[in-house]
Amino acid sequence: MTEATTQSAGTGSGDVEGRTAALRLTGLHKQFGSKTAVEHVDLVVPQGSFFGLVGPNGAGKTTLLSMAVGLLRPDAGDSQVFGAGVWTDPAEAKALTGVLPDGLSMPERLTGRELLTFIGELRGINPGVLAGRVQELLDVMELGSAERTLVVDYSTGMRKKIGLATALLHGPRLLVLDEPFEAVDPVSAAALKAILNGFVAGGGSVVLSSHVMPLVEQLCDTVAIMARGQVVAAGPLGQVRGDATLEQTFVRLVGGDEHARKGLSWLAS
Ligand SMILES: Nc1ncnc2c1ncn2[C@@H]1O[C@H](COP(=O)(O)OP(=O)(O)OP(=O)(O)O)[C@@H](O)[C@H]1O
Repeated sequence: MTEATTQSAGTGSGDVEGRTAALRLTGLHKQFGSKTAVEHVDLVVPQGSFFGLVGPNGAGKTTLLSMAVGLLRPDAGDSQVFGAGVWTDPAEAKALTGVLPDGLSMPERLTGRELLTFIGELRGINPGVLAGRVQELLDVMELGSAERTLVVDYSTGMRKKIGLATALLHGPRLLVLDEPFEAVDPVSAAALKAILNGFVAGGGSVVLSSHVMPLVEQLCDTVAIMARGQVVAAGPLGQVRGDATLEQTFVRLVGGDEHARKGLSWLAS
């Protein structure tokens, strides 16, 4: 049962409380054999929102986001980016979207600059514009000092940063980021937060998944909690968490594991 359903943010027409939907998921469903990873999920991300998707391991977040951006074909349902169907109008939808997938695979025997230049050329960005953007992104992500390092030799955090840079390169209006802060050090995380806040302040929309509740509370104005393939709560942050913290609300809705709470008896003494 959804506590603060996405219906409250509006579904059906193109507008959400007077704002256009940046991302609209309708009945998205994915089955892996007998496992239902995502069960008929409806979700609306209003334009200009900073949207946090949280849920325990295996809740279906990556599967949902992969279907939302066209990386994984759903068994049923639809995803629209600013009204452009991800499956019916992929060129338009993908031009509007920047994606940081989970387990991003990229051409690895390139330096960061070569990788960004390559992706920019694939995107058809004018070479003069591209060179400037690549330099700015390398500077902002603090990857300039690793100028000679191949992506294959990057640390996990550096891979997140170069992945985010590739997502930003073409100037999307919607960013969909799967665990963007995982393994990123606090200094780099602060830089990433500033970039994302600036992106939203400039009219962009961000959807990110994370396990780190304080981070989601700090950054996001709208949240959805997923469990067992379903959205169990969604809406403005204050509405979803009420008087509690997001973490308390999360644990209450998702339910802890009784075995995990008991701990390991043999380790106690
Ligand atoms: N390709 C696949 N084949 C089979 N099962 C899959 C596949 N991808 C995901 N699953 C299953 O679907 C469920 C949802 O997985 P998913 O990766 O979407 O969860 P998640 O919320 O992103 O988890 P985490 O927070 O641990 O990354 C899990 O039970 C997972 O084992």
